[in-house]
Amino acid sequence: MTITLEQRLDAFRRLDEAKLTFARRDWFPGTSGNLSIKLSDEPLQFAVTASGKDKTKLSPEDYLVVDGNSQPVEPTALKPSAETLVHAVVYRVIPTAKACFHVHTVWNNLISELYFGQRAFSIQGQELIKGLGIWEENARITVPIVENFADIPTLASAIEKVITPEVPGVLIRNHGIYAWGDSDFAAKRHLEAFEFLFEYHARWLQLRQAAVAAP
Ligand SMILES: CSC[C@@H](O)[C@@H](O)C(=O)COP(=O)(O)O
Ligand SMILES: [Zn+2]
Repeated sequence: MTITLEQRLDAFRRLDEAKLTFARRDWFPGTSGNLSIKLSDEPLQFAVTASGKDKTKLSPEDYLVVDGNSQPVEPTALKPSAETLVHAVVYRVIPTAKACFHVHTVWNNLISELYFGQRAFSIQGQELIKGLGIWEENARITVPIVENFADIPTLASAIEKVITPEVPGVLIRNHGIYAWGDSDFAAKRHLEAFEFLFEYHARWLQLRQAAVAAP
């Protein structure tokens, strides 16, 4: 399938929007993070952030279009995100995913380390769980956590084994989160809901500890 220039520019514009929103929250420290929007399924093609860029800025060289093997679909000097393969795995395992966002935050790193022993973080009875598209009363969600393998194919394969359509995200230990959705709006909502839940839980543990320690 040929992606038109209009489709490509539209995806780049929407990536700009998501990127600036997350940048305002300081979710891209030290050039970390990567974002993608799917353009076609058969064959898989998606627009993805170029590697190593300052994601708090906009430039004409921020994005490129790649295929399911993380290869640029046309000649370019830009290098796709080092973690492009993770996006490809998300799109393959969750066919309804149309956008996939990755950020490093202190809260997602703390939760990923604290619960790595269980390889999952669970939380129940929080209103923001509805932000993940889960509406049942007193719902409990479980977010899988994988080891932070430096080898990206190994990391992608670990992610492939644990992600499910029920919970639109996965934590990487002491690294960050990947969240996706069936639109860029949904992927953003999911990412924000996850980050709220992580921060809430980490702060709750701190407060509870302080209350127990108080005379
Ligand atoms: C600069 S630390 C972060 C990187 O190692 C990586 O995890 C990351 O999120 C950004 O890599 P990138 O290749 O720019 O997409
Ligand atoms: Zn990363």
